[in-house]
Amino acid sequence: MTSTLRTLTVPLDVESSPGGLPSFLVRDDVLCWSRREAGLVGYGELTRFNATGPERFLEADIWWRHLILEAEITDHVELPGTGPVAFGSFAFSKTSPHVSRLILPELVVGIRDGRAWATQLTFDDRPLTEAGVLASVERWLTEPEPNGDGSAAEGSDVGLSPEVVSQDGGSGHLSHGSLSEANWMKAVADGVEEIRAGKLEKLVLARDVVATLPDGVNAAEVLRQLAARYRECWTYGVDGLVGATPEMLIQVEGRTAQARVLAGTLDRRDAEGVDDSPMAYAERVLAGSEKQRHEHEIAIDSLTRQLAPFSEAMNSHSEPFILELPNVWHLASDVKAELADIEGHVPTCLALINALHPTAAVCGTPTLVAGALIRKLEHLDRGPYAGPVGWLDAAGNGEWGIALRGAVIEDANTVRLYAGCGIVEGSQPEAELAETWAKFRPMLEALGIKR
Ligand SMILES: C=C(O[C@H]1C=CC=C(C(=O)O)[C@@H]1O)C(=O)O
Repeated sequence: MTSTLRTLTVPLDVESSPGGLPSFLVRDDVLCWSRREAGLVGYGELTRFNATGPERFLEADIWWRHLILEAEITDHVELPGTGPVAFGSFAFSKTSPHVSRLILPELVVGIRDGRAWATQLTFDDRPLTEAGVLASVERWLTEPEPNGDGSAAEGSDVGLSPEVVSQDGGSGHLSHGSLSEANWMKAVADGVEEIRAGKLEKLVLARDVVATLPDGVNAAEVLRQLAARYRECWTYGVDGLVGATPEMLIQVEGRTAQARVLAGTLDRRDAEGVDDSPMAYAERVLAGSEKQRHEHEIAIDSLTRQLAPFSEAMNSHSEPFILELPNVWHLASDVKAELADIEGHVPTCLALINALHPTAAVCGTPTLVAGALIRKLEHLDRGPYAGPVGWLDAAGNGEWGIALRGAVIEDANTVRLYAGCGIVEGSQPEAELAETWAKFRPMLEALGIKR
């Protein structure tokens, strides 16, 4: 055993996995980052880094850079996500006791642009061979989990239809989390008062609900369902945190950084029974709403302002577009930046996250005032909800979403779901409460809970 990380990346036959990446989501303990048929799945845990507090991103950055500095990397594929990869999830709040983490798996399987690969990672001295990597893939896909029956792969259908999802309901039930619905609406009303008093422009208030599943939680199935239904989103799974986020905090590939900023939401169920076509309804009610556009402008301004010092050039849509998801429509803007050299280096993903988090889409504006008010009004430790979740590699590439539309699996039968809403001067507490239910829907459906 040495302390030097050694990795070997070899190509995999894509033809042998026609279901794309979701067909590798066969264990409840997988690490996952997936969109459409592409992404990364991690198996096992070689080591991890834990941190809390305001320096959690920069401490993780130092740990990762130190780990890969001496690493012996053999990479026969050379794409973003090949070589050593760590998956991570960070607490939303710098004051949260929730532990932020980077996890280095023992094996990573990746698919991108029609190419597939596997990377084996080790600290021991035994030679890494292509045959060994392929045998390791086989082992992780077929060996039962310590506490599971390992049967998830068998008969799994990553293309599950929505009907199958909802038919599964019945045994689970929901209870409120830190605040009752009435108390949460009171918190929203108090937030609106503070905005009207001129103390801040925008505030994002979240709440939690607790799902109890007597038959147990099947995390791999939840990930497969989310990946199959929320194809525009990034499905994530890191150490019990699962979800499918539509919001990209920062994606780095070489010198190019991209973000997808969302703010402004419309429940697609609201369009049922109206005369307009659904998209015409979304254009009129969402894109045509001054309140929603204002909320969106605040979010895009805060992101571009924070990213500017790291960029040589930046562009974003002049007008937001409507992002259509199975549950809601959002006002969305994509931002692209060419990263500048800072002290001779392209900034790392974690350095960018340190500057960007928390954005106005999950905290508010001004950030410090909104953060203090969130602590006062929510009565909730957000834990990893609304914090960065994603992966990074040794070359500086990475994808970090904002952990929205997700949940924390607290034990075999208990899952805590989180959802929040941007509050501005014109916000109505009842409408915001309804919006949280629309945002809980992806997870409720994936868990088979009807409401
Ligand atoms: C805070 C959440 O959503 C954010 C992202 C998109 C739209 C939002 C909104 O319209 O309020 C929120 O800012 C959440 O899903 O929990």
